[in-house]
Amino acid sequence: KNNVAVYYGQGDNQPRLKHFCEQTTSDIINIGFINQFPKHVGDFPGSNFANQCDGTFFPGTELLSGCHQIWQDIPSCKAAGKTVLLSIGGGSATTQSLPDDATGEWFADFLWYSFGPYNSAISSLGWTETMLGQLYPRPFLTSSVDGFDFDIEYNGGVGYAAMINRLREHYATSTEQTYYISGAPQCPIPDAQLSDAIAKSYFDFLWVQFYNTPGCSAADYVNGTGKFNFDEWVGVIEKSANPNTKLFIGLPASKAAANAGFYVTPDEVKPLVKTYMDKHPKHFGGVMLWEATAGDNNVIDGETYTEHIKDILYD
Ligand SMILES: CNC(=N)NC(=O)NC
Repeated sequence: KNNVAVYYGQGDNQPRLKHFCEQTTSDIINIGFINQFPKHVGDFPGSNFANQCDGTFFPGTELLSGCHQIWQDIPSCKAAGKTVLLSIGGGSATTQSLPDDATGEWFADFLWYSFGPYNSAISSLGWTETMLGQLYPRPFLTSSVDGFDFDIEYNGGVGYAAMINRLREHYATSTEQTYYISGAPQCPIPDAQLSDAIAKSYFDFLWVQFYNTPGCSAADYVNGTGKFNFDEWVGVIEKSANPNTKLFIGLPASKAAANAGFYVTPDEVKPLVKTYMDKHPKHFGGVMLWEATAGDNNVIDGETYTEHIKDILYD
């Protein structure tokens, strides 16, 4: 089954998440971002979901506490059969980095207890600063995500393999459901931020950003320039900790959603997607779009860009 993965959370004047839960076009929704990382064990991360929260933070932190529409809508997305992942990093988090593996493992614990399955013994729905060091907050209250996405775009790869391995330890304790790990490397190989984690920890999905970097992009394939390197990414996966990782073609969902020159139209991208879908049936996972609202607003011949991509995957 080929999937459409979309990022949600950073769209201009974006609608609430439910709008996308009600559409059949996307299968995986990455909610972005946890855009500030812990500086040491015990330090809280920070978040940003653009217009979706009410501007309140957990006291003494940069972690948003009033994302009412997100926690109300996640259950409807999951009920509609979508996989909902929480994305860490993002394009604007230029200061993001982890100092060491211990901080990565702390970050994994924090994400699991705060955004994973709700456990009232270890996290509090009404978290206050007096609970620091005792209980974890619940930014999406009792709603839980299906895993975590690593959109690590800056400052190298320290701590991410340890973080992902720690998340896998938490995932193994669940009898309720499967949890996932995904990543969004840039197209040059090796990816400066994620190559170490891809080699040493188990990813389920990798959506390569075949945009914003000249030489290996989808636009290069369309223009006959550079070297679109999906084949080489299959090679990276076959040598990785999970040779069965599903590989997605990441694309901008509108002209404005990427740096100039990297947007390709549905007609332009159709031959590319068909070629690689057929060439790598074992590894091809589908298409990732940056991002949901841009795709929704990019209507071509009466269909959104996201719908066009879904049609290409299924026709
Ligand atoms: C500028 N950074 C981005 N556009 N980032 C992404 O597209 N991440 C999936």
